[in-house]
Amino acid sequence: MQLPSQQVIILNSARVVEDLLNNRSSIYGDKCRGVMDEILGWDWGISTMPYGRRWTYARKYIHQCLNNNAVQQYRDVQQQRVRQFLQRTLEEQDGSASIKSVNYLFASIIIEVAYGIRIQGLDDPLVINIMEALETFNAIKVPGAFWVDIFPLLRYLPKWTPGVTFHQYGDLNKPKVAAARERPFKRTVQDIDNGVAPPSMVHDLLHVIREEYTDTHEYSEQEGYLKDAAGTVYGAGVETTHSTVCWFILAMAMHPHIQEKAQRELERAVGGDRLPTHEDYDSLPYVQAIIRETLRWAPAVPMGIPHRVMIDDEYEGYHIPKGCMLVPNIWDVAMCHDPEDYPNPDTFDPERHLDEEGCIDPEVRDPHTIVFGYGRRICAGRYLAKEAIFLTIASILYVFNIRPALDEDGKPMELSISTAAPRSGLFLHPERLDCTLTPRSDIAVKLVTEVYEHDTA
Ligand code: HEM
Repeated sequence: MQLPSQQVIILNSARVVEDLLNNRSSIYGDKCRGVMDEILGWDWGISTMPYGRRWTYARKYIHQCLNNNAVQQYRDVQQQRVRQFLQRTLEEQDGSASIKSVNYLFASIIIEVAYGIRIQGLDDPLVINIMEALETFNAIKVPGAFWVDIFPLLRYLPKWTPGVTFHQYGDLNKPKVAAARERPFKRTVQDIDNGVAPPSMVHDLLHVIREEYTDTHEYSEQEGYLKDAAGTVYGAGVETTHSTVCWFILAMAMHPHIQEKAQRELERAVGGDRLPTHEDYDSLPYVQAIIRETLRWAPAVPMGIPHRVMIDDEYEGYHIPKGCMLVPNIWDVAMCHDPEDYPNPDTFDPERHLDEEGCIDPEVRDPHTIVFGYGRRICAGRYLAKEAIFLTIASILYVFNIRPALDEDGKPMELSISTAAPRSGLFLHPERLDCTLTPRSDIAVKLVTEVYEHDTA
């Protein structure tokens, strides 16, 4: 596509995405920043940050805390917050599956991992601020939402020009975007200085930065990179994980036989006297297949986050000019719904990821290699996402039966991705979940209550 400001290439095959964004990552690792990003002050968001020094440090800081091994230090946090979520769900009067409660679960895990802050609900002012800021990020990423991103010269129109709303939108929201980076960081620094901060990304890395850079001209720069890192972890981590678990709940309500099969696997692997833990992962291939299928069926970031090529390139006879934007079409027939890789792609079918012995089939394209992005810009939080999503899904399946809610006539509601009213924007996010979560047994209720009381004692 030739936009006035930009040439755009939509990448419509996993092979091409792999050839360009993975295999030529050194020249395709740049990002595009729109005019609205600048107007709102989103320069600190790593996922759209141009390739360079600021991105390199911020990414390094995330990697130090959330790489495959380091992320395990946050297993206790995940376990406690998942148990709280189970207890909250047991207490729901009508058993309805609440999108807000799933959102609260991932907000509480990720803000604790990033800052060591324990929130008391989604109405915590810090969370409200971050959510409002993120809302602007999602809003400006809806294609065509702001003409100024398509015709950048419009930004020079005076604020009083009739019909020009982007300036007002920027003036209203820019302070929220800045505060989302500053406020939680400031609170953690205060806690560190008062000696009451628990371990977290900011706690651990600020210690390192203070040791290495105090009294040098680089100190405030390095502290800034850490602010970028922690702020982006929250921003990029909550919506994505939360959406994935909501899509999982919907899929289970639509397919009770899949759910029952997973529950039988959990009973065999975990037994009847404890809740699932991270250590059960390897003994639960069917649950793993459900997670792969959820990521594929309803990928949380359906059009990825566009990359930008840093120099002129040639590919299979095509000229790709420097500065061109490349959009990976993750959702479409191109990748997650490609009938060659995934026959009947619209059907939710975990079996497609398994071989005849019921083990994960290495011949089937693993959706993790598609939905978390590519090359140098691959999702920096994927290990935490994988751990937290697994623990949540295994625990929900172990404790609850997931069913469609009943309509006014007492009949189970017809469910599909479209009944969940997905919102457009950067994230594929359900607006409603007409499902119920009811305890599977008295023993399951007792287990949740016991561990919850133990954790809160
Ligand atoms: C189901 C869960 C998730 C999905 C599907 C997902 C997907 C993505 C995608 C598609 C990108 C863009 C990659 C690219 O440009 O090629 C991305 C970037 C990113 N994600 Fe995730 N993500 C998830 C969870 C998380 C979590 C839990 C965190 C933090 C703890 C996180 C942190 C980030 C960061 C920091 C980036 C920017 C990386 C960079 O540009 O260098 N994500 N993610």
